Amino acid sequence: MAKLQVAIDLLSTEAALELAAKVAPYVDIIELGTPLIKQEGLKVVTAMKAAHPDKLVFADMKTADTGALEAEMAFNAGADLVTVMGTVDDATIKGAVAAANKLGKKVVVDTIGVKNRVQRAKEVSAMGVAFVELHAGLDEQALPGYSIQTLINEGIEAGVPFSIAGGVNANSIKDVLAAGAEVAVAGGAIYSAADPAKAAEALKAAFN
Ligand SMILES: O=C(CO)[C@H](O)[C@H](O)COP(=O)(O)O
Repeated sequence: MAKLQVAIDLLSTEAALELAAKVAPYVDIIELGTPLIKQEGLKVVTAMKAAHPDKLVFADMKTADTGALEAEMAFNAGADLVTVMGTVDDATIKGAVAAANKLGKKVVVDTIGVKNRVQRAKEVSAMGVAFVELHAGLDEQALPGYSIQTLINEGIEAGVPFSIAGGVNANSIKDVLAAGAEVAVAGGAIYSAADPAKAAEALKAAFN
């Protein structure tokens, strides 16, 4: 069964915990966004896991070097999943995977900035990552002509376990799931909604 991941791109632990409390009944994975971790440090990961021990906590580390070290730091803080950038040296990804295997946790590769996402998704999947996040970041989404359909098509083509992040919302979630995504990641569609719980509930309803 596919999972719904809420990406919390807010900037304080208090705001993140408040949002998570509202949407937890409808999501499977709680992501602490990169800006949030940079602002608050890994203590936000610890606080979130303590508040929601039944959920998978995803630390969007976007690691670019010292893969084993950064993954271990996040795992020891309470993360179940961490991200490593797909653009970096294979050694960084393999280091993070080794740390994950040692601690019984998982690594996700983020494809922001990857030129050929389909090819890189296949390469990194062979390195033991849990899945590949086919991702257009917030800056890329703001460019003229951006369409999430590109990511959806690439997921189908790649033929490896993938998630999709980059503007998942009520209009696109059915297509994301129909493409076979293991995880649909929604940030702004939930945290910017007037009623985040209702927005998360509506997204989750698409999984039935
Ligand atoms: O990792 C991120 C940005 O780098 C976001 O959390 C991710 O893109 C999901 O948010 P949204 O649904 O608002 O695009």
